[in-house]
Amino acid sequence: MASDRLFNLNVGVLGHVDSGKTALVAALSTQLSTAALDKNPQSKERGITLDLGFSSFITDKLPPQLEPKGHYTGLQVTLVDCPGHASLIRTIIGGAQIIDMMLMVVDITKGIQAQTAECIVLGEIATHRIVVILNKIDLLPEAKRSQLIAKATKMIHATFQATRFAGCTVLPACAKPGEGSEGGAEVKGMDDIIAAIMNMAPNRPRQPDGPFLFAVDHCFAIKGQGTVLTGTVLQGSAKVGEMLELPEHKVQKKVKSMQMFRRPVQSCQQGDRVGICMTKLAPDTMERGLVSSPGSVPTFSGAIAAVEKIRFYVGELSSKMKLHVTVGHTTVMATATFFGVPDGTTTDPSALRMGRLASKEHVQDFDFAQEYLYQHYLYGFEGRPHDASAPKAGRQQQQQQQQQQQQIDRSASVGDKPKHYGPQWALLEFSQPITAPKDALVIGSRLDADASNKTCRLALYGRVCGLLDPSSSAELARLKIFKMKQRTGSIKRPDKDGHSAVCQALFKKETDLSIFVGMKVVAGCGITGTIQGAFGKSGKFRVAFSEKLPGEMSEEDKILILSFKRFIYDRDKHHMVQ
Ligand SMILES: Nc1nc2c(ncn2[C@@H]2O[C@H](COP(=O)(O)OP(=O)(O)OP(=O)(O)O)[C@@H](O)[C@H]2O)c(=O)[nH]1
Ligand SMILES: [Mg+2]
Repeated sequence: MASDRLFNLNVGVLGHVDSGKTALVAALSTQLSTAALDKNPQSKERGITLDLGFSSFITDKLPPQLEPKGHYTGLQVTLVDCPGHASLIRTIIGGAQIIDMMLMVVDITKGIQAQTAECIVLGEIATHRIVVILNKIDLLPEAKRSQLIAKATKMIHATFQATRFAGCTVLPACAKPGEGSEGGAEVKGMDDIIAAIMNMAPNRPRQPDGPFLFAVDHCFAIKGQGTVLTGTVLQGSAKVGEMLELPEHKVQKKVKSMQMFRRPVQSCQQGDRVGICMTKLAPDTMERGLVSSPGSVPTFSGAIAAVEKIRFYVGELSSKMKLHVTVGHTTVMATATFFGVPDGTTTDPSALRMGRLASKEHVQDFDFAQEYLYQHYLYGFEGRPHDASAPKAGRQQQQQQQQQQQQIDRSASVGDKPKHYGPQWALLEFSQPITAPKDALVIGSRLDADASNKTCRLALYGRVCGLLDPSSSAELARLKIFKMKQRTGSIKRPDKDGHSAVCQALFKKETDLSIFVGMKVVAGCGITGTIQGAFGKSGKFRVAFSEKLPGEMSEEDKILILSFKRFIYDRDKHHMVQ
């Protein structure tokens, strides 16, 4: 391992618009990239950050947890300055996917604002390392400053209690004294912030295994050299002279040279920020995108993702809903169909931990052999209500269902513990093909929602765990997703021995009854029977009952309930309920 290398740490700087993110990045950085600190003319004109800005500072002090391994000679902190403006959420989501940790900037005079909530959600998905910066303390009256800082800190801890970041570090700061500053204001808090970043650095050297995956955030030409792609290595490693692929463009290019920290290097690995120079590549080929080991990043128009509803999202997420789905730096429209495990809930407490699906180890490859229950909705932590698609059961089944639900409620939500649900998935049908790793993180949002209203627009997140082509019915038929169907008929004429009967009103005369032979029916009097086959051509059929029918039967006793699974992507396939 080259010992002259710096450990690169990507620190996202997120927060509500105007909370002071760029000012903080300026106060911390020593090295600025081309687009840093709102250099973009439009940013200057509008006075807001429009795109991700990259800058960095280097310390020769290594965080103690990285010390003895001799891998690194210092730490480079790359600050990813994200926009705050609500309309730029796609860029913020893209930025959130390349960070190791996060500085959440809050304007202490304003407290938690709408985009702060969305940034908390992104933080929960992207990382478990966060420091909250209470900025603009210079605007507080000096006499009450420490008391107001203590109050604001308490409020932050109370808000974060329900999130993955309960008990996180909260630091006061003044990134850029401005008009309205109270007495002798100067930049404050930077050393504490750097110390907090140091002791939150991951405690292990980077893992260079797996196919190479590089998230490009800028692309520019250098005369006489070639085209340079700067970005973050998300996975694996690469070296000079190697052939790499631009999967969105299906082209392969050789790595001519590499630079890190403005110095030539021969290789790079997961976590590094690096500039990769390729020849014969037009600089306008891409602004944002991926570079990978050849053939390792697929293009697909449909995917199965293990998903979770985002707890701050208010409102229903119903199947067939169209969502903006962000994968890496790409956001496209997708239609979502939700489904889950048939028995509905789990008492596994880890199901409660927000953000668990963000780590790959919690997401297994999708099992196409399993049967799954269609869901009208994606359920959140409020627990799984009776799924509207589960048809009204007969009296006996209703009792069974109630007992089962009570048992679930008893086990799953004792006291104020929220009920939790079993794993859930979404079939995502993209409006246009996307190119992304087959285990990519996905974030679904309702970006059509009015950006100015105060609700969180991030609706769900999760990880891709299976690919399929939704335009092919054969591919869709691999998905064993069923709806519980129920039909109600009646006993028309019991046979003399009372063990079988001619029955009616369950099927239309043109129904192919052979699919239903052998299926179970339950009579209103509680006796079960098995469908034997058609009786005549008018839709009547014969049933053999497990025991003798009572001599006298009320109309209710004669009711027949047939429950079965109808597989939504395999129209002519039905299954009897076990
Ligand atoms: N008084 C005071 N003003 C500050 C401080 N930090 C930033 N500002 C001012 O707040 C305004 C917004 O600062 P920015 O750094 O652009 O805020 P931002 O969060 O990057 O804004 P967006 O990127 O557009 O979301 C500017 O006028 C800054 O000068 C501070 O610590 N004290
Ligand atoms: Mg900014």
